Amino acid sequence: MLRNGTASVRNDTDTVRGVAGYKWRMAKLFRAVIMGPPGSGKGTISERIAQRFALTRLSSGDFVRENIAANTDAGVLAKTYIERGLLVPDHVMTRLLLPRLEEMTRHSWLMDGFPRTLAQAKALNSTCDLDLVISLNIPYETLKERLSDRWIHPASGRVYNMGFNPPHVQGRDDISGEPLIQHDDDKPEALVARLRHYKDMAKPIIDLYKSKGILHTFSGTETDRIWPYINSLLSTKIPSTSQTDTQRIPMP
Ligand SMILES: Nc1ccn([C@@H]2O[C@H](COP(=O)(O)OP(=O)(O)OP(=O)(O)O)[C@@H](O)[C@H]2O)c(=O)n1
Ligand SMILES: Nc1nc2c(ncn2[C@@H]2O[C@H](COP(=O)(O)OP(=O)(O)O)[C@@H](O)[C@H]2O)c(=O)[nH]1
Repeated sequence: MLRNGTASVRNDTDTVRGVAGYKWRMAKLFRAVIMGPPGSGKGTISERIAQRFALTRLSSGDFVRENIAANTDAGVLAKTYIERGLLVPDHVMTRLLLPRLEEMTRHSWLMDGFPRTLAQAKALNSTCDLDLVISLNIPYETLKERLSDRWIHPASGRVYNMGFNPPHVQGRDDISGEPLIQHDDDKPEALVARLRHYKDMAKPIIDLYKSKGILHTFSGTETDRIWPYINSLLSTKIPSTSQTDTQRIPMP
């Protein structure tokens, strides 16, 4: 159930009465989170899930970048942390993200990059009931190789890998043609600290979702080998009617 004070859409099949006295049946909505260390394939897999199951993909990183670009109060504040290579504090992240989720009462979604701390997980929990959490468990050597080859189009967040999914033109974004960049913190020397930090922060979140019975962990070195398992799990969890967000079915 997404609770936003004024509207409350249950997280299962629900009925509401329209102006003409018709009832509309709201198809079951689906809300999921994908977690994993940097380079584990969260972005790549969420993109596939979003396309295959017609879910809205929400990326907290993209959302932070949009707010920075639009100069919103929270964006300006977030920028001061990101520029120093720090995580944005919980109260700023929740101020950015939760109102966005509250706009999504009628959509099925998959969130990438949030929650990153237990406090964020608790804030999310008080806003909506998640159906499923995907946790990616990828060996360190694999992460190191992938990140040293990761190139990003900063304006859109589109991600490339020179071996796995190279751009059509080397060094250029496929859509805009603009130059691609590499993040300093994708370099191997920054990775060890980032991974340690991820493990420390993720453990209590993973324990929380495990205790709720919604955690599904996938291990491996190749996205293409993990993907069929995720695909078949989601096919059993997402009813076909919710694959296109809320359905409105007139019921006399
Ligand atoms: N819950 C979140 C999500 C994002 N950020 C901030 O926004 C930045 C961009 O987020 P993201 O696009 O998720 O990038 P990465 O940190 O590079 O994540 P990953 O390598 O796992 O894709 C992060 O570095 C961090 O400073 C944050 O503080 N808290
Ligand atoms: N070689 C290889 N690269 C991959 C694979 N899966 C994803 N990548 C690349 O690895 C990098 C990290 O993936 P990304 O989806 O950005 O991970 P995230 O940091 O968890 O969001 C990107 O450059 C991807 O293109 C894979 O199976 N093999």
